[in-house]
Amino acid sequence: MYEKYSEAMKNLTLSIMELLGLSLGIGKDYYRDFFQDCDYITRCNYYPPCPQPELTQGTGPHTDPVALTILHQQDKEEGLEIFTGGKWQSVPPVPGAFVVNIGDTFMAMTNDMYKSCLHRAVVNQHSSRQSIAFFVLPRRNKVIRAHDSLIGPNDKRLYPDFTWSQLEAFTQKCCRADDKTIKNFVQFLSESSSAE
Ligand SMILES: O=C(O)CCC(=O)C(=O)O
Ligand SMILES: [Fe+2]
Repeated sequence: MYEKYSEAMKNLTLSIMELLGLSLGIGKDYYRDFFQDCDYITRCNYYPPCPQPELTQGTGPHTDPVALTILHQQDKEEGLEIFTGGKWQSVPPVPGAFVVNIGDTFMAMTNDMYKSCLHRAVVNQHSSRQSIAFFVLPRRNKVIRAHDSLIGPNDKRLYPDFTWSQLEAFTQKCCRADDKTIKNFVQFLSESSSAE
């Protein structure tokens, strides 16, 4: 069952990569080829009911450090919120639909043309909630670098070249993933390269 789910999600990932490439004007194959050999992590989230939900967080505010997240939410129970328009807004589950989230790594691959999304999960008093997050990661040693055509004549490259291995190590050893992970990571890279 899990194998079947992963296989279907991998195929979906590559189709989404085609759409992202087309939408950015760099062709359908560019990201598809880049992510053809990518890695995946599946996380099953379970949020029990909580007598005082206002005193806790299901999952605290963060952007996903990965390239892309494809999230399945349990039908009926709300919990996922995104920060947009200056406030937290619920993303209610739509039966049969996934939530697709741009992560920090993909944001860097577009030089911020596409932004990673600040989100959190809240809990409630009455019912438990489950979600399945399918995280898409570039192969560990592949260089993350925005395509030349996404850097306009007056634009700067906002990120140094990096690999998923480096970002993963940073999130695991230096800080928890939150809303400042990628900024802190870029700072960390520039400090380590100037110390060399
Ligand atoms: O449970 C949710 O809706 C969100 C989970 C999440 O953000 C994550 O696993 O990274
Ligand atoms: Fe997340």
